[in-house]
Amino acid sequence: MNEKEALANIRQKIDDIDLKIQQLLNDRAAMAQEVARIKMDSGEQADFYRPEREAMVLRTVMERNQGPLASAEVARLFREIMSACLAAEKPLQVAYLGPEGSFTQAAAQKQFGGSVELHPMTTIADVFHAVETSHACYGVVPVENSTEGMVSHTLDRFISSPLKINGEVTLRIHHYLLSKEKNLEDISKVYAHPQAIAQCRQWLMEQLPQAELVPLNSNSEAAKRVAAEPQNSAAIAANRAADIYGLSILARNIEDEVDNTTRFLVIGTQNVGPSGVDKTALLVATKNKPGALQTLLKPLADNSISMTRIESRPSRKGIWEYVFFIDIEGHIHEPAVASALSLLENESSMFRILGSYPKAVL
Ligand SMILES: O=C(O)C(=O)C[C@]1(C(=O)O)C=C[C@@H](O)C=C1
Repeated sequence: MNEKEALANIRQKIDDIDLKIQQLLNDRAAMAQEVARIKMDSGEQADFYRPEREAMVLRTVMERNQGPLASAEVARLFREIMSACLAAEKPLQVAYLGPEGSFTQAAAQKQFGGSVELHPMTTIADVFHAVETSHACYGVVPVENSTEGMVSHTLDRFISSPLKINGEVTLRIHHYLLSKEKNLEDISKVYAHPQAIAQCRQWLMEQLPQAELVPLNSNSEAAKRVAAEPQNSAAIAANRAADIYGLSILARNIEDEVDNTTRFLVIGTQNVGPSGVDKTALLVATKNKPGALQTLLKPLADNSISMTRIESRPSRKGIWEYVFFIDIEGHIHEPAVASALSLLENESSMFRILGSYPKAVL
């Protein structure tokens, strides 16, 4: 067989496989529509999006993968298949902290795939508002960065919002210096979100010690500003922003930490079921007496429940001076978690479960 015949032969096999994949994808979508019918018949509010089920499917896909495709690649494909199947059940609107090109948009795409309608919002409060008023089914907001710590706007908004946490997304963050200029020496001003400036501080000090650092609401706004200015300015932003705003990349990966990760939350109105590997977020206030926090946390240790984070914030309500955001491992439906939380509730002056949700898979 010559090369031409060998290629034609294999391509015929690929065509046959594609035909089967396509038939199977449509069979799968028809099953998802069947699931949707059952959900609608169950009355109440039908939750079409099931983050716990999606997490289980993705984990299974990765565990059983034998290659040659990498597990992360196969999971990404299944992420898109489920996104398309969900859209065949019901198109979803997801609000995110914009503008277009923001890291939060990338996080929303990572979590929901390409078949949802994404709506950029100007502020974190606007994202909450869009979901609270049912203009969006879900929202995506940043909550913590591995170098800069908590995003306090997001935590504070939970104090007054009835919304729950329905999922988490983690994203490796790389910062780029974007400009119309071709040389670093020509940069006298750098625009960026304050967190991005903080994450690149060392690099900026070494490479652009003379440049004025100008904080803006978002890195995308910074890129937009640079695109509108005639010369000498640069923006710290994601590489996507270079295409969106027609800028060139002056420097790559300028973040000081090699493992710069941002964690985002999916906010919604749903009570998410257990996926097997879950987290639970709590909002509590302690009684005003000595050792109160220690007493409050004791049931967690007694039940061998890991606390992955605790943050205190001023309550702004006057009744409690401080509230605590506590993340633990496990789901409220797990008996050990349920019994620890009921003891913890007895010890607190305010107690709210912000949500149990699957740990990020991708
Ligand atoms: O299992 C479900 O509940 C479905 O709706 C099906 C499906 C899927 O495609 O596998 C689609 C959307 C949900 O978010 C979870 C899973």
